[in-house]
Amino acid sequence: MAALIEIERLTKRFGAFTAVDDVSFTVARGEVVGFLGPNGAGKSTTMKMLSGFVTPTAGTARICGKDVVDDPVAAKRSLGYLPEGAPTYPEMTVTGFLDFVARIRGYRGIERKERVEDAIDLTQLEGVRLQPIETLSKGFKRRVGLAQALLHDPPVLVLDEPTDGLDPNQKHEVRQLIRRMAPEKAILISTHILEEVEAVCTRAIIIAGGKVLADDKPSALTPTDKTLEEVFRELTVPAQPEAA
Ligand SMILES: Nc1ncnc2c1ncn2[C@@H]1O[C@H](COP(=O)(O)OP(=O)(O)OP(=O)(O)O)[C@@H](O)[C@H]1O
Repeated sequence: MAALIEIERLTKRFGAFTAVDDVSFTVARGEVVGFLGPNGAGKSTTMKMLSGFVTPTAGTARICGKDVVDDPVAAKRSLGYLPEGAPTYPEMTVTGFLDFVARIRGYRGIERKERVEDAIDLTQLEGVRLQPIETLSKGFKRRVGLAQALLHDPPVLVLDEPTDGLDPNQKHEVRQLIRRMAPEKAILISTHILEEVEAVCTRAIIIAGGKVLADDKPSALTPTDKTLEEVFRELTVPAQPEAA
């Protein structure tokens, strides 16, 4: 099956510093790929390149076959992106913001209304729909971000720490939602929560220092005598120099 996300030798340098170093992987429809790595590993930078917010220094990224640099509008049409942090436009209400996003996505009339309502429904924002975004708790802001990513029902989702700031019940809901959507989409999620990988991901990519260190099914990454946390630490904690 053709991959919906194709990353080939993607590299990002900030001055002399290489944040993402020759990264290649693909994500096919039906896959939920967990993107794991310590702080500063290069996860968000890779996701920002996929979503067109950061220009690659070298290499290519394609969404549904469309190059994110050469054909950004077409690539973005097929992509829902949840950036790290909270949505912008803090003074807008939840409904106002989602309606604005729907308008930018080109929806008009009844379809625009339906898209907004579906997104509110999927992310359970009904109770706060008329509240300005800046007055929401961190978890609700996260869900507004998720709602704008899902609004146009894109085949590809790139979600930067989708459950960050959510309480255990909300985490559960978002994981259920990801699982429900998974068969129809290619989904890349970054997370620091290793049990999340075991709960929702069909594959895990471990990255550190901008380089991919492992890429496999969670079960294949964890031999029977080791947890994913132990494997993660072995791969990403630099070896300590031996005491003299
Ligand atoms: N605009 C920038 N200019 C300079 N350095 C940057 C810039 N953006 C990111 N970096 C650096 O690139 C590296 C990778 O950052 P990135 O945000 O991709 O990591 P991450 O894996 O998402 O980390 P975290 O888990 O903490 O979110 C970090 O060292 C970061 O400081």
